[in-house]
Amino acid sequence: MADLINYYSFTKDEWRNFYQKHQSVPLTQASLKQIKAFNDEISLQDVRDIYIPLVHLLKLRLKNFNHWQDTKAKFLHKPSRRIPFIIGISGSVAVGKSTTARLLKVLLSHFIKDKKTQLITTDGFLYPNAELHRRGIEQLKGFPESYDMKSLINFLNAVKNGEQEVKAPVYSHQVYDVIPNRYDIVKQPDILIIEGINTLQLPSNQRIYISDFTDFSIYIDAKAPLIENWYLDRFKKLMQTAFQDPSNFYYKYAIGNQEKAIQMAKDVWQDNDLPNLYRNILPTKTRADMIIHKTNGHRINQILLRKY
Ligand SMILES: Nc1ncnc2c1ncn2[C@@H]1O[C@H](COP(=O)(O)OP(=O)(O)OP(=O)(O)O)[C@@H](O)[C@H]1O
Ligand SMILES: CC(C)(CO)[C@@H](O)C(=O)NCCC(=O)O
Repeated sequence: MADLINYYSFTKDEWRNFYQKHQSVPLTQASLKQIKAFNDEISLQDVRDIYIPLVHLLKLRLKNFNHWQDTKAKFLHKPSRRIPFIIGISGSVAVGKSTTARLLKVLLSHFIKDKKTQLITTDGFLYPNAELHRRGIEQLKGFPESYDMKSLINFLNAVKNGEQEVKAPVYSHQVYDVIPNRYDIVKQPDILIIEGINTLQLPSNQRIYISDFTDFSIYIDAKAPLIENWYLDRFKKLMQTAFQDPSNFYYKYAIGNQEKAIQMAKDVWQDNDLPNLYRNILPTKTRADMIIHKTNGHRINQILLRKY
């Protein structure tokens, strides 16, 4: 594809051979357990073939990054300081960004033991539902205008500046809103993973981009009909877990007519998340350092890595 001319493309077999198994410390039972705890459907074959080589590539990139920060500090006669390395993960709603981000966090902690990794999602920087309503854009949740980009940029700037504690607001899928007065606290990590549909987007009203703060970016890609299936599967799972909790956003669907509920989810996908993918997310794919392409069952079948 012409728009991918600046990428190397690898099949899974090619990619896994870049980092031979015998070079790698095997995953411990504890790490495997951690992975299975948040998603027992993750393919461990993909973990071995794709993610472990990726983590080793990231380790090299991190070493290089830290070396360059030291060199720059010396040149500028400034004291050297630890600057967090930020990994951005982007892609459609329900493509698996948060699952990949959590997996990477476990693997980075396993393979780079002396470095602290934290993870946050840009969902927390959505305007609360009441504010979306006030702006008349509640139907556009997830679109660029639904995020408080200024706060997100300030957050990233504070993290990069090495502030001791930086607060990130928290969004809950179960409540379907930002939770007032709840924060994730980012405390001077060596590595911060930030996942969200907008990590590669150009904000319309800001001159600084999120990507100005990320040191490695990953776009997770798949064909839209597959992502729709994953979206609907997740909707069904969210309904199942909502059954006994009237405060859960999905409770009303869980206790009501199931076919109607699923039709409603299909409509949200068609009217909101799919147009958002085509209009605002997919066009950012070719800004990523790496594109991970998934097929049936979330299995990875292609890796693209930026050449220059
Ligand atoms: N590697 C994987 N193997 C198996 N299932 C997966 C994998 N990645 C994601 N899933 C499933 O796909 C669905 C969507 O994944 P996830 O919630 O991580 O997506 P997301 O991109 O973070 O979505 P959103 O943007 O809405 O937060 C979930 O049901 C998740 O369990
Ligand atoms: C929170 C976002 C925007 C992104 O993760 C998404 O999961 C979402 O809720 N989209 C709004 C439409 C929907 O309910 O799918």
